[in-house]
Amino acid sequence: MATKTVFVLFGATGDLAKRMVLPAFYTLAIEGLLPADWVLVGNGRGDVAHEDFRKHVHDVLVEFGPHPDKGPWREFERRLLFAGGGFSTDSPGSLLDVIDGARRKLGPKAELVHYLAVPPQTFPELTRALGRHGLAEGARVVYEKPFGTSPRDFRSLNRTVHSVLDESQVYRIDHFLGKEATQNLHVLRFANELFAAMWNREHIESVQIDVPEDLGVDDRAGFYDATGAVLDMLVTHLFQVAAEVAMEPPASLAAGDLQSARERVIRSFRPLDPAEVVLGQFDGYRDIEGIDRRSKTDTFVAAKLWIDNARWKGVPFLLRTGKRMAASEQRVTIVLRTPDRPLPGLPAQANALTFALSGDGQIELRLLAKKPGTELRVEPATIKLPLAELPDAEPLPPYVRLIHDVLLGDRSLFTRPDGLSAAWRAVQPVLDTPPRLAKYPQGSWGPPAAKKLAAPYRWLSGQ
Ligand SMILES: NC(=O)C1=CN([C@@H]2O[C@H](COP(=O)(O)OP(=O)(O)OC[C@H]3O[C@@H](n4cnc5c(N)ncnc54)[C@H](OP(=O)(O)O)[C@@H]3O)[C@@H](O)[C@H]2O)C=CC1
Ligand SMILES: O=C1O[C@H](COP(=O)(O)O)[C@@H](O)[C@H](O)[C@H]1O
Repeated sequence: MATKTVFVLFGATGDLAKRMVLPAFYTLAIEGLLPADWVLVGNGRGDVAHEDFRKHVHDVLVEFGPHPDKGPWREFERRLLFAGGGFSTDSPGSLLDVIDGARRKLGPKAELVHYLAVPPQTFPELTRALGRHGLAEGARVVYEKPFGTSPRDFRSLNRTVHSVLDESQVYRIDHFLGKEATQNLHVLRFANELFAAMWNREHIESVQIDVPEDLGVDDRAGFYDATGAVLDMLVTHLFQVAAEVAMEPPASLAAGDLQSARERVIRSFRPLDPAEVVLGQFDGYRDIEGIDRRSKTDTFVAAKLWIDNARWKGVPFLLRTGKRMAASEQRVTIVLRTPDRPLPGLPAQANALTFALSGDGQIELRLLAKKPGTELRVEPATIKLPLAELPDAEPLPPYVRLIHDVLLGDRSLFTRPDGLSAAWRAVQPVLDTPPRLAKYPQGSWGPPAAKKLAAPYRWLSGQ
């Protein structure tokens, strides 16, 4: 890790910055995981005084934690600056001046890390502006997801990025890859022969990646209405998690090997059939302030994904996510086949390995076993392994882990253009010919068609 770093946070007063990035930065400070000397420069189109930005960060930490009093707030706040007036090829606003000031303090060799916590439509212009104003050389640049807003836009953005930056400078973040339980998809599997040996179509009947959310979109209506569930969650988080499940064994778990294995399997994702996709919009969505009254944006998507390779032939990957649903969960379930002999009549979908991704993460193994007693009765029972309870566990929230990886220069949990290109190819049919948008009541499990989509299986959460 460089000892001196100027961290530039574009979109510093936005939703992601307040919920995730600024709290992650403060957690890194508390844990002693930041470079020895650093400055964080917030950027935005408005003019915000340094003092007001510090107050904003303080308020954010009070609301989202860690509370300022839990760490070195006084020392932390004096390293926070704000550069207003936006940043574009035509005008750098006050960013160059503020960075010059930071470099005078830290020394000219301080490393630059840019974090683009802004809507994806703004990535190309900000990238060109980094090049134009001399802020790209030697810098690391973190792009939020989605990287692009359509397959064509992805290709264009990728060209722009590579005209300014070398691929080794680029960190495309997908925070689901930074979750502790997601990392166990490759670690548990490859560390235990029990799972390594059964990780194929012979033993696995189906896979579910289910991320219902009870929250809505009120705080980020503009962003969400221009994005929708397919781009916000499906082609991004759910596909990356599917790739984590489906990857072939990497040569090692070193950064390049792991990244390659995950990205490579996405090429085997069969383009989605719109007849196997359900799109929904919750009742009342169009009444939200900032949402188009005639919006056709999807707030729910369920899809059946097929992976065309020898390991997964015929195994459906059922993916589902939506806003304002009945519950908030993030569950990846590997459903095992039910032996057809010698015990007849066993319940379906009863043997399953689940990775619960939210919070610190949990692994669950649901097994059929003999119920103690005189009769031969088989019952499902669940063994739960909360990851935080492993000896000496120090679970890191995903943004903390991933920002730390950026500072270290470790790209293993970041996405690559070859994988993203394949992901966009797989989702293209749905963007070209979207299925009819079905309404669903708030607090439900989405449109009824999603239930039919799962048949002959059933969604393991909710219904
Ligand atoms: N919010 C979340 O929970 C998550 C968000 N993300 C990703 O993070 C990124 C940002 O999302 P989020 O923070 O929610 O979005 P916001 O709508 O809050 O936008 C963030 C900031 O971007 C700036 N901005 C907005 N529109 C423009 C524009 N047209 N030109 C230049 N700047 C603009 C604004 O700053 P200013 O007005 O100061 O210029 C705004 O505060 C997205 O790519 C999203 O996918 C990823 C994971 C979770
Ligand atoms: O990227 C996003 O992720 C969140 C869910 O993330 P988590 O922190 O709860 O794991 C989702 O709500 C949001 O719409 C999306 O942009």
